[in-house]
Amino acid sequence: MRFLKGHGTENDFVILPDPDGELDLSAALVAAICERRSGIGADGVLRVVRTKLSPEVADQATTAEWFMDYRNADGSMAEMCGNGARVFARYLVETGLAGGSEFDVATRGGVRRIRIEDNGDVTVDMGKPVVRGTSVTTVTGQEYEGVHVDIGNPHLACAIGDPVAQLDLTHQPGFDPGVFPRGVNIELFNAVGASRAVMRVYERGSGETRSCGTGTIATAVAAAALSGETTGTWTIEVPGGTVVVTLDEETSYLTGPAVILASGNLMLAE
Ligand SMILES: N[C@@H](CCC[C@H](N)C(=O)O)C(=O)O
Repeated sequence: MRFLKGHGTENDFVILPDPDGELDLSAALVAAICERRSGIGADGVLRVVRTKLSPEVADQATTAEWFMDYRNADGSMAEMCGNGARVFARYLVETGLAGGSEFDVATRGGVRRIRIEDNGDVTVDMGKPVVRGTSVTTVTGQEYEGVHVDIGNPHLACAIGDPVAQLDLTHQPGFDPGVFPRGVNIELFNAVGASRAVMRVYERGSGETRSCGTGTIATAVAAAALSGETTGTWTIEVPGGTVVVTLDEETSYLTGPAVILASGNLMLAE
C-alpha cells in the first residue's frame, strides 16, 4: 500500500491514495498505521478517493472530484479536519490531481473551498461556525468554562487564566457527555492582546496534538466573544506553529502552511 506523510503546523497525517475506492480501511488498520512506535505514526489518516465512488458524500461530486476521508488516530471517523484539508490540498496540487489556485474538496462536513496562496500557504473556507452555548471541562481537577462551537465537528474552546504551557494534557480532560454525546475536541487558550491567542488542544480520537485547524477556528470564535465580537482576523499560536483565522459574517477561513515530507510503501496487513 502506497503512503505519504505530511503535516500542517505539525498536526501530522498519513495519506493513503485510493483513487478507485478499493481500500477496506478498518478502524484497526488506521490505529495500527497511526501508532507512533509500531506504525508510521500520525494524528490521523487522509484517504484520497474519488467523491463519486464514495456513497456517503457522492452528492458533492458535482463540484469536488476528491473526497478527504479523514480518520482519527484511534480509527474513529470525524466530520472535518482543517489541517487535514490543507495537507490534502497540498497532496492534490503536488500530484497534479488538482490544478489552479482554487478548487473544492469533499468532506463529511460538506464541500470545502481551497485557495493556494502566492506564498504557498493553503487557505480553507471552513464554513460558518455555530455557537451552541457554554459547557465546562476539567483538567487535572481544575474546572474551566468554555464556548461550545460546532465547525462541522464539536469543540469546547476555553479561555483560561493559567498559562496553557503548564497544563498536563496527557489524560482525557473531563467533559459533559450530555452536551457532547459523540465526544468533543477541547481547546484551552490564553488571549494575548487584541487579536492573538496561544492554544493547546486535546483532540477527540487522537489525544493532545500540536495543532488543530477546526480547534483554531473555535478558539478564534471564543476569543472574539470575549470582546463582544463575531468577526475579525486572529493569529493563533499552537505548539506546532502559527495559523491565521478570519471570521466574517458568512464564513470562516483557516490559513497556514502544509507540507508533504515523505512517501513509501506500507507493509502492514490490509
Ligand atoms: N486535527 C483536526 C481535527 C480532526 C478531527 C477531530 N479529532 C474530531 O474528532 O473531531 C483539525 O485540524 O481540524
